[in-house]
Amino acid sequence: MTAPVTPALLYLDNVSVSFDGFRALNALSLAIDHAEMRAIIGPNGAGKTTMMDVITGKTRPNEGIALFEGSHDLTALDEAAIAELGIGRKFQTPTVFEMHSVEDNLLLALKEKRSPFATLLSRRTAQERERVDALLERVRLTSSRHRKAGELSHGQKQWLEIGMLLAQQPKLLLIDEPAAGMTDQETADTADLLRDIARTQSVVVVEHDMTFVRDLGVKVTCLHEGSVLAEGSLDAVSANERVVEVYLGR
Ligand SMILES: Nc1ncnc2c1ncn2[C@@H]1O[C@H](COP(=O)(O)OP(=O)(O)OP(=O)(O)O)[C@@H](O)[C@H]1O
Repeated sequence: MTAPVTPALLYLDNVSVSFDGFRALNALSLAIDHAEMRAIIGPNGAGKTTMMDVITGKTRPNEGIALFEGSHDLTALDEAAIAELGIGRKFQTPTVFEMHSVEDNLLLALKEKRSPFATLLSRRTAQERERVDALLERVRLTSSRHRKAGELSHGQKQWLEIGMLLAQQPKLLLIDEPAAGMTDQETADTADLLRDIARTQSVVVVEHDMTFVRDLGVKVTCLHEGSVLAEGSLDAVSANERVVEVYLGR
């Protein structure tokens, strides 16, 4: 492999994506460290979703380098292979199994190669029970473990889905607008949860809610027209005239 060596967990360099001549990503470069959480902000159409699509193999870039762990060329792998490498994605709308209990949802998501049918019918191993207990604790749903997922609040469903993602033990989590539709308390709790996750795993979170981004207290990247417009602390990025012009000041 001729790829440059990088210590970053995720390394994007000069990535461009065109749709019928329109550049959704335009020479985008970005690096995420191990156990780093990064907030991605930017106006509608800035390329945030397209960037996530490139990282997960849903969209192939026309140009550029996308490396995971310094050696895996994400542009040459399909979505399943990228998920297997340890990149997990959570979309904005939660997709939990509403008719199943909270703990069964987590059990179904565990990485062990068992069919969902076998998982629900067969005895759980002690190890699986332990893992589900730990996940419930982590996503603050221990007291709701026997409730049907469909009965949870919107915020709790988001946490359950984050728990299902964690069950896959990803090295990098991509999370799209987790705070959308949440109460203020749920928003603050979600920031707490993501900070906790980022102690061991890397997290890239796309978000428009600036209160939430402030709560995260991490480095912020502002995208605009498919490239990085500004990067740094939220205070520094918020003070950037171009960021105010194209995004915050609207
Ligand atoms: N499959 C596609 N075909 C054509 N154009 C596309 C396609 N996907 C995205 N685009 C365009 O690329 C640009 C970037 O879109 P993208 O969804 O990545 O932005 P975004 O930053 O995620 O925006 P939002 O905050 O609204 O979700 C937009 O102008 C969009 O219309």
